[in-house]
Amino acid sequence: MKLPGRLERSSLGSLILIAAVLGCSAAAFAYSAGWLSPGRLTPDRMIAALTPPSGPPLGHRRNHAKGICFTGTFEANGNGVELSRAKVFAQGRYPVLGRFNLGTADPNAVDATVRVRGIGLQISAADGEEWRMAMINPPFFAVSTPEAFHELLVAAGKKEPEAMTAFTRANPEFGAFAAWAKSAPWTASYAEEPYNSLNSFVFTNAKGDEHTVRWSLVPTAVPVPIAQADLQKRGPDFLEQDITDRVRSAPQRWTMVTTVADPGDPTADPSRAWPENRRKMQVGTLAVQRIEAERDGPCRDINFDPTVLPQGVRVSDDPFPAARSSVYRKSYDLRASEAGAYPRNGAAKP
Ligand code: HEM
Repeated sequence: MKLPGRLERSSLGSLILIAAVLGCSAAAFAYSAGWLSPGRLTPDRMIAALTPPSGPPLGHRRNHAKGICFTGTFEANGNGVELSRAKVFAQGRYPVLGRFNLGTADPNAVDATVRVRGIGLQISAADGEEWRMAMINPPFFAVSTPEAFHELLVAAGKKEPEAMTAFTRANPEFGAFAAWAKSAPWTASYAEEPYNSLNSFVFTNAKGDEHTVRWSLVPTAVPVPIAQADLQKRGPDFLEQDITDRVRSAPQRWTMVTTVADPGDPTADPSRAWPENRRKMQVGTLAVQRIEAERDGPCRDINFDPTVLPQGVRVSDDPFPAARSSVYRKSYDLRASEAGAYPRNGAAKP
């Protein structure tokens, strides 16, 4: 079909413009993926650093590979509306999909050997809008930046002990985390752990007011300290057994508490806790109602990407969520493409 001359010329102009825009976008993607700068931290380099010497956990998450899926509800008490217009803060009950997990790349790890315990969570509003998050039990993160996390993984993977000494000298904030790991009491249950966002996000309410916040899930179950040596006497999967038994007898609950930063608080650095006296607000309760199959249940094909946020919540100046999002996506793509190595309905563990 032949176009009239004027339209043809303007179509050609549009095509050139579209090509230029696409070219710029491709260059921007290439830049953000690190292709144009070999020294840059990329999702591939982060995944390589997470990979144990024995090889990648094919078909599994590249970190927090061992876990157990659940469903439940988030019961909002309505208080959160003051801080954020996210629909799931309006008083009501919202469906939740979640996963308790261990901070390890080994899907067969012995539960008593893994210090960091976590939770992945998705809360859905009635119109399908989703809020995804992934939180852990330490009160602050191990390091200040995604780059330092990469260096930590590299140093921890080296045989020479000097590698960790040099890392700690260059990243002194790691000392506080090492002290937490050594001295914080262990518990025998996912239900007795707090889970903390650590990263900060910005809440916007209906009036447009903005607050930078972090949030935590505080367990209703009373934590019972137990020596790690005693946990080692239990089976390799005692955490899964325990949470399955508890949830079968009654829903397990956590209070969601938001903490608002004061001006000047370190919002971009999750290794620095904010002072205890910051404004806290209880916004609702997580109720875990049903343990679901891990291998072929609803958590298998979800990526608890912390940048999947509802309206009324956005990322802050904290650089972690964007970095995490790119690595989680890479991990998700890998495990989805390796499904054959972790067949659904397989009899073998896990
Ligand atoms: C740059 C820093 C980080 C990197 C590179 C990283 C990497 C990863 C990867 C690759 C996964 C598996 C994703 C998937 O396949 O779905 C994962 C899961 C997870 N991460 Fe991170 N992570 C980082 C920081 C954090 C922080 C700061 C927290 C908590 C505050 C956290 C908590 C979790 C949790 C709870 C999961 C398991 C979620 C699930 O069950 O699917 N991570 N992480």
